[in-house]
Amino acid sequence: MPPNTETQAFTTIQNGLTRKDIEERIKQGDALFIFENKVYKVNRFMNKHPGGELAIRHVLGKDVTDEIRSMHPPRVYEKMIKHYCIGDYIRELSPTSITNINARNKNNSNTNNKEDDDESPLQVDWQGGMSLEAFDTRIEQLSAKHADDIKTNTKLQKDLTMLEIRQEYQQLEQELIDRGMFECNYWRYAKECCRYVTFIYLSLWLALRGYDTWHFILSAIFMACFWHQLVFTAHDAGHNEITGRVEIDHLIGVTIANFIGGLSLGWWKKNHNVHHIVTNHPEHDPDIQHMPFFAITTRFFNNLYSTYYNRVLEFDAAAKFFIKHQHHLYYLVLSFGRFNLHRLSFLYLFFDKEVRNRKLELTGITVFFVWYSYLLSYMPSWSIVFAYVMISYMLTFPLHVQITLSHFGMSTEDLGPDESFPAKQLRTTMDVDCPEWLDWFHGGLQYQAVHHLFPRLPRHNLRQCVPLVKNFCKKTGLHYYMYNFSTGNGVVLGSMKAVADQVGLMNNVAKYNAGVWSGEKDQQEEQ
Ligand code: HEM
Repeated sequence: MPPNTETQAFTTIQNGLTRKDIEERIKQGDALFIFENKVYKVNRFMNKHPGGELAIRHVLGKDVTDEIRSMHPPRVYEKMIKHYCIGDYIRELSPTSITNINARNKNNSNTNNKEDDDESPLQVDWQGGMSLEAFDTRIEQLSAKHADDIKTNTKLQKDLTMLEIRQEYQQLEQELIDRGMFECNYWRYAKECCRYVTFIYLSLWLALRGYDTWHFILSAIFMACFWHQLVFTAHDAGHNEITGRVEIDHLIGVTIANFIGGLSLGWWKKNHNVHHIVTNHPEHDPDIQHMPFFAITTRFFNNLYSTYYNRVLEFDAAAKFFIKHQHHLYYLVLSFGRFNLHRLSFLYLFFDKEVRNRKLELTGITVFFVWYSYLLSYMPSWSIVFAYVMISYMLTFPLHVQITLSHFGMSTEDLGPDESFPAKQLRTTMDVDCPEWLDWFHGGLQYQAVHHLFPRLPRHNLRQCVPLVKNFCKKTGLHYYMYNFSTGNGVVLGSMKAVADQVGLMNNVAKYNAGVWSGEKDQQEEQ
């Protein structure tokens, strides 16, 4: 625990700080944020913060009561944080009345949460050869429905203030605690381990004992299944959800991610923690920054500066080409996702200054390449080696689809500091529903909106929390976006197509201005 070195310069504890004071002090270089009506200063702590420096930088000057409560175990916000308090926060405007929420909710509840009723007519038919035009029309229908949902949501959100939503959110958290939802059920991990062992056993057995091509192909498929499933436990470890102790969970995570999967857990944690704080913000959230391949908003056409990568995300010729076709290339590009994760892991481990356990992580990835190469040495020919690598890597793509599905079709606006944390998470994240027997395939993490509301909630309990979150949404008037898998895909492809169409339009305008595009220009001249 770092000693309290942050309070020395503070002189106005008794008077407290207003928003204006806070802004003034931030301009002078103080790193301040507000938590439960107190102001905290973390200049010297920021670069030691277990959740990463950037996670804190993004919230400076803001009231992050909900963010802090949702991201940390109670020991952090009940004990550790006290050392950094420098005074009271003086709210200049009294909040609007918190009474009668229920009366308003009654009105709102009739217009919300219709997701169960009206999906079927819009479902995407993935079977049968669909022409590109029919495919495009279908996804346009889906995104039109989704756009209506967004309009309803924005209208209703204005009804409650941040403080009113916070109150309901804290009640929901208490209800989850009372129902034991934050308790980790280790039996679920025992079951998952059996699945992991089965997959890796079959994969190794077929690779080491196999002699026919199909043995090796099947081995690669089982390897992909193994990696695909393991990621869910690495995710829990990254969130410290398994034992609740950072060091132990970090070790579990490094073993899975680095030693078994060849990817950096540290990279993932840095990336993911920022993602949870600034979800779907085009300039800040690395999870939606995939230039030149994807742009989920036209804001990426402006050569946006990424605060995560510290560079401009150029909208160059390659980006124009890929983005124009992004809704058709979506699955193909995602099937190369695992290769990209190697690239990002190496960039992080070699060039990032903040890396903890750099040697351990590098050792882990080296061990991965040794055992994986050894396995490949059993392949009878180079063409089978190539096929093995491609199949085992590319078949993990459902995971990449699942990850992007939760956010790519959702709002990317920045509604400012007055938007409450739960409102932002529900606006930027969608849940993807599936039958309960399929939970194992999606790891339970298909309920991303619930996960974003409570990142420390064990993923095995997310499904059980859905009704409670729906109830919370009814009370607050917030919209809960939940689609089934095919509709969710349609919504994402529809919004990607909308952005892709804008590239097409831009190209036509450019050609028209340059006089190259003769078709319509000629027609206009004739008229
Ligand atoms: C003095 C203030 C703070 C202290 C002492 C603190 C401390 C910690 C600690 C000990 C952890 C590891 C959590 C664990 O044990 O499970 C953590 C994680 C984290 N912190 Fe903070 N933190 C502070 C402020 C903040 C702020 C202002 C933010 C941004 C809103 C933030 C965002 C995060 C995130 C995103 C994680 C990772 C959570 C996860 O793994 O799910 N922290 N912090």
